[in-house]
Amino acid sequence: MERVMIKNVEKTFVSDDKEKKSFTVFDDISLDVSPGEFVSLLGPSGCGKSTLLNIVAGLDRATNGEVKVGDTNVTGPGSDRGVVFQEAALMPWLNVIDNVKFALRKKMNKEDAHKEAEKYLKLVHLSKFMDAFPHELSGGMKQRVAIARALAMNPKILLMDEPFGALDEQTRSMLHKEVQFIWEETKKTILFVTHNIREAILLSDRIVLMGTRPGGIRKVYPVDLPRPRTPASEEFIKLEQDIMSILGGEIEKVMREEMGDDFNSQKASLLYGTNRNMGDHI
Ligand SMILES: Nc1ncnc2c1ncn2[C@@H]1O[C@H](COP(=O)(O)OP(=O)(O)OP(=O)(O)O)[C@@H](O)[C@H]1O
Repeated sequence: MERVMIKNVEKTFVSDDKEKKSFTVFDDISLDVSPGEFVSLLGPSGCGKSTLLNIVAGLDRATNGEVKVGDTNVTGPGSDRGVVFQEAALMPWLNVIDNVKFALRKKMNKEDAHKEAEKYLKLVHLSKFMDAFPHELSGGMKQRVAIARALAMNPKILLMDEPFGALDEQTRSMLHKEVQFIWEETKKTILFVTHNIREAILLSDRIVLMGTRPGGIRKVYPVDLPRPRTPASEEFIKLEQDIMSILGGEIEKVMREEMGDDFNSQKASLLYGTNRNMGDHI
């Protein structure tokens, strides 16, 4: 468990060509994530959720500001932070347990690596599939291997970038239960990127709603509902509607700019996709 401190962070991309055009994604983001807290970043496409997560992961550098994990400044990737992306990116020539062990090869001897890999594959309920190869697994199983691989490094922070974004609804729902179980078992601090309001409410202690143009944090919602949460409960629906009232406006802003006149004719279907997965088609 460790705290993440994001202070006055700006990210400006500068194009590689002669023109050197600059584009500021956000110019002043500050956010503290407490040890053991589960925080989701929610916002329209392009608002900079992944950019912020990558900066915390050390995969990208902030233009200004600072990020700390505990007392240590983030200057690059490190084993204190495990990252899970939308695609599991497993090595196809290695079986499940070897994929997890591969991450551990520099950290411990083979025997210990085997034990650790087994332990985490058990935690994600994949004990029976340790010898299977990636092509034999479903999308949900591959993501569980990716989660086990990240956890096996025993990071203090787990950073998850739309880890269930490419999965069908039933698998996603199963993995929501799994990730809650893992979070309760391991007490990791989790920063989680999602498009999906329902997913954010189901899982988070706090939801950070981001917007674009100008990019930044619009509002932070504490989620004080008891777990396990039920989307049918009155409080759940109320929070969902509150968030949607602001997020809907943010998405509309992005789409109006991107689509111009075409936007009005397609507004309803574009804004509200299935299962409140707002604006993920853009
Ligand atoms: N390497 C890069 N160079 C230039 N611009 C970039 C780069 N990476 C991201 N961007 C721009 O920064 C903005 C934020 O992108 P980012 O992927 O962080 O958004 P996001 O909120 O995660 O979006 P999505 O939900 O669609 O994944 C976008 O406008 C994107 O085009």
